Amino acid sequence: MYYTEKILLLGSGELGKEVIIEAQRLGVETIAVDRYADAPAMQVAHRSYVIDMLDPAEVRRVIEAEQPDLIVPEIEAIATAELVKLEEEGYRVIPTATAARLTMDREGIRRLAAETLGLPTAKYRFAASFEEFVTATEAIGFPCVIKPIMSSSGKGQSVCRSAEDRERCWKVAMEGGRVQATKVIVEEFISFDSEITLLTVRSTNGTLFCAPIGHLQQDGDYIESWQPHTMTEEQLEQAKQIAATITEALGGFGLFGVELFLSKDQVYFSEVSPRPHDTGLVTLVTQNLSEFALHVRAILGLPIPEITLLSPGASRPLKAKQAMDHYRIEGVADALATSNTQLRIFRKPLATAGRRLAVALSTADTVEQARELARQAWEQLRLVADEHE
Ligand SMILES: Nc1ncnc2c1ncn2[C@@H]1O[C@H](COP(=O)(O)OP(=O)(O)OP(=O)(O)O)[C@@H](O)[C@H]1O
Ligand SMILES: NCC(=O)N[C@@H]1O[C@H](COP(=O)([O-])[O-])[C@@H](O)[C@H]1O
Ligand SMILES: [Mg+2]
Repeated sequence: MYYTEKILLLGSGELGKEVIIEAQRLGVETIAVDRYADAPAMQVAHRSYVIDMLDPAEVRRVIEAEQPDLIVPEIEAIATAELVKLEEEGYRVIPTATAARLTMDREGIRRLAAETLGLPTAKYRFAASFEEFVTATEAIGFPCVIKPIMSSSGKGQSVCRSAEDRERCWKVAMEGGRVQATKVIVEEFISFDSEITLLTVRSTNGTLFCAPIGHLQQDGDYIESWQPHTMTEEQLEQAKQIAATITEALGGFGLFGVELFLSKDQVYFSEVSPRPHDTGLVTLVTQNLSEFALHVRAILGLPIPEITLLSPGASRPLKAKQAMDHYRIEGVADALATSNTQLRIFRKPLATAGRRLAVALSTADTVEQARELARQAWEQLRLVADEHE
């Protein structure tokens, strides 16, 4: 039955903006919350709040004031322990408060995947001090990948290549997460052939999969994605099996982005977002229902009769190279002169180094052609510091 009237998004970036647009298309009242004003989703929501989302009292205050039917986490860095309490008091958290809590913390989700569910992952250790970190790198060996346990989009992540490199990597992790870091994961470096996101939807229809999305990452953040990604039937079966297992364990309704590494004889689980995934922006142009439309249908308990890939496609994000208080994006008309290409410009108020500010989306008869079109469009875009605003 369809009766939800109000959703509250915790996190209001470019992914949340598309979720809000889809929710509004179904007549839902939308509230956007984030740590800064004029965040992308706030620009389209009915109302918005700026709070410290890591402060449990502030999260509770906004939720009690708004009494939403659904609380929809959009980012990892939220006071998720408070969401667990709110859920116990009767609020509904998407997909579940426990899923939000486990996935905000690399330790929670990795232990669930590897130790409880027995899924194949890179070897790993956790370290809460430099001394523990030294021991962990000795156990895992070099090269290894270091990440703060609470971070996303590659923040605070580095590859440690030798014992001499350890101090640098420790410093990057301590300073670079979304939250002051206290602990890191040290992971075996997997020399994978390719990596994918398998978007997996838990809905009233059961569990459904989108066609696999291939992507390239630089400094832990995505720089290109495409759909479908070519893989063997066996790899796809293994990928679906892993995705079904982890999403079943997390439970609830919604779309999940299951990140997997593919090598010749193994599919590795890497991590999972219990929400739309950045690499899945490509579905805005490739599918009958985008990942955002699918998330909204699933969380509202609405049916999803089928997910159809309408065309191969690709996405290429525009990322800032340096911080700029005021900026503008030039070359939009030239980019849009590319055939079968669209842009999404997020209108984030500030640029910081590495921040994603827009994305080019293209379709074509083949993935290769779509990647080429997205690249052409993206090459036309220029970020310019704007002194006069
Ligand atoms: N153990 C590993 N071996 C090899 N490469 C890795 C490993 N862990 C991470 N990477 C690379 O770094 C990328 C980002 O890692 P991860 O997804 O863990 O970071 P993240 O900060 O959560 O990023 P996002 O929030 O964008 O998903 C991966 O997609 C992969 O390309
Ligand atoms: N990999 C996760 C991801 O892409 N999340 C997206 O980025 C936003 C934060 O961006 P910001 O750091 O530029 O504010 C989040 O709000 C979400 O939309
Ligand atoms: Mg990731």
